[in-house]
Amino acid sequence: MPAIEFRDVVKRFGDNVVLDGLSFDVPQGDRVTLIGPSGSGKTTILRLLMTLEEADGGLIHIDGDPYTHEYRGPKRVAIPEKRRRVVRNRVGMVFQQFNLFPNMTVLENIVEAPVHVLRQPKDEAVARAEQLLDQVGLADKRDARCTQLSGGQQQRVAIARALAMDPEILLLDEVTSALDPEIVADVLGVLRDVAASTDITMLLVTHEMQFAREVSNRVLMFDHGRIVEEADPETMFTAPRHERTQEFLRAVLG
Ligand SMILES: Nc1ncnc2c1ncn2[C@@H]1O[C@H](COP(=O)(O)OP(=O)(O)OP(=O)(O)O)[C@@H](O)[C@H]1O
Repeated sequence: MPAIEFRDVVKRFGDNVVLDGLSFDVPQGDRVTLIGPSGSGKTTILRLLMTLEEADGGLIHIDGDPYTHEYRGPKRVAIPEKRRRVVRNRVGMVFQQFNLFPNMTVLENIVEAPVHVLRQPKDEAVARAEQLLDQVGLADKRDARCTQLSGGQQQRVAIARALAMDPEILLLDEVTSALDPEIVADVLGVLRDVAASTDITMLLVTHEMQFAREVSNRVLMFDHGRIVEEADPETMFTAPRHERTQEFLRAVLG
């Protein structure tokens, strides 16, 4: 059963049809990179998976469970919020702009959701947070305020925070785009470790083609909300077949 399943998903913003009946599957444990020109719908796909946006048509399934809607006969009906929330807790996301709680310490940021959403005992959540801080190389920043950290450190806290929820699916949206080039490598290194040491299903949007090549096993090239090409990273980045992909990669890779 796929970890993520999109079936004929439609998303519009006003007259702008961003996804026009998009279907694709991500098997459990896969690492899939979404590439494509600006505005092609990559972030919208991740936001639908975080229920930050609502699809106008079609179905999304997580591990076979209907996520936001299901069909009752021919009728597409919303599933109750309570049921949706259970599924949403399996999905974690790291954003380009970190989105940490600025007035909390690093530790408080990480334990917030496990304690308040998953109802984990506080001491258990703290022990796990400390382990994750060690993993992302920030054990000494435990009690710092997030505003005192560099962008790269904040992004590593955001990664630890997402992992603290033990997600089955991790969504990464341009996680290095807001960072200075010299600290991008630290963040990518942490994610490389996560990819190597867990079986979390990952869906990433990135312009870091080298990273995409190292971490993902499949690349989907989008244009106008449609998949124009799908290949393993080696093929996609060295011998793309579709003219639109060739043109896009020439522009991105130079
Ligand atoms: N909240 C919104 N309101 C209106 N239009 C939106 C909204 N979010 C996205 N869009 C539009 O949807 C389209 C797809 O945007 P999306 O951010 O998914 O593209 P993208 O492929 O991730 O682009 P980029 O690489 O620039 O991040 C764009 O035309 C964008 O302007």
